Amino acid sequence: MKVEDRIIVPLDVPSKEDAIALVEQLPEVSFWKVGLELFVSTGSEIIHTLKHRQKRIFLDLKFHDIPNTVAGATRVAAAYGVDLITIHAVAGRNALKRAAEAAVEGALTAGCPPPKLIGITLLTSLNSRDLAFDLKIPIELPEFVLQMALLAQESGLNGAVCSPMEVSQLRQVCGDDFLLVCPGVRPQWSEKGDQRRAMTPLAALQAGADYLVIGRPITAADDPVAAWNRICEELAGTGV
Ligand SMILES: O=C(O)c1cc(=O)[nH]c(=O)n1[C@@H]1O[C@H](COP(=O)(O)O)[C@@H](O)[C@H]1O
Repeated sequence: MKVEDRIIVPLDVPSKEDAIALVEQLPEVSFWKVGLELFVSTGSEIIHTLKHRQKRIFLDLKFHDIPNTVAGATRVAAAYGVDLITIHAVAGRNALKRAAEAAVEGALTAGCPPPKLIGITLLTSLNSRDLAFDLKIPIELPEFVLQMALLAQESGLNGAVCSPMEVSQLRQVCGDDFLLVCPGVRPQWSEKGDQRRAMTPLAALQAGADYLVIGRPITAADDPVAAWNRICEELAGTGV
């Protein structure tokens, strides 16, 4: 796969019109993420629009609820024929298992390939201080992320979302077939914003990420096309 096809750009915009404008501005982006803001605004309409344009879709609704509710939502989401769906690993083993089964059922009923279900380990906007002092979780951050990834893997999920800082450890422990998706990716020339565990695109891919999620460095740039090209050029010829 070309390195550009491993970059997922989030459509973190409030309307379908804004989303389509971005998709048309960046025709070389093949993989788009639909998250909470856009989905709350447009519902499934945006999914159909992106599919019609032959784009791959990461439906990032970060399910976190009791097993029955999570399974129901995952079944419906899988029937859209999207490529990736997120669920919080802290929803627990039963919720993850039920979601994994529901993803297959939903896709089967709709006659589309099942999505890859990936578990959120620890949001990349949190750091070890947040984990210890606010969430009161008494283990080291890399260990917590690893445990959440293992819980996702044991429960039948296809992969995990982690920051680039944990990706090499997860790759080593979870193996090559476990999909690792990294947000919290920042080129050296961009603002970190609310991301707390960020690394550059090249460092994240070298550490073993399958996919990178890169939003504001591209979408909030004065010239999004130039920012996208700059990221691709920085990766070209590096062997990742
Ligand atoms: O699931 C995600 O995609 C996600 C998980 C996470 O831990 N951190 C995180 O930033 N994200 C998403 O990745 C995107 C990052 O966007 P930027 O910070 O603008 O690059 C946003 O759409 C977030 O919702």
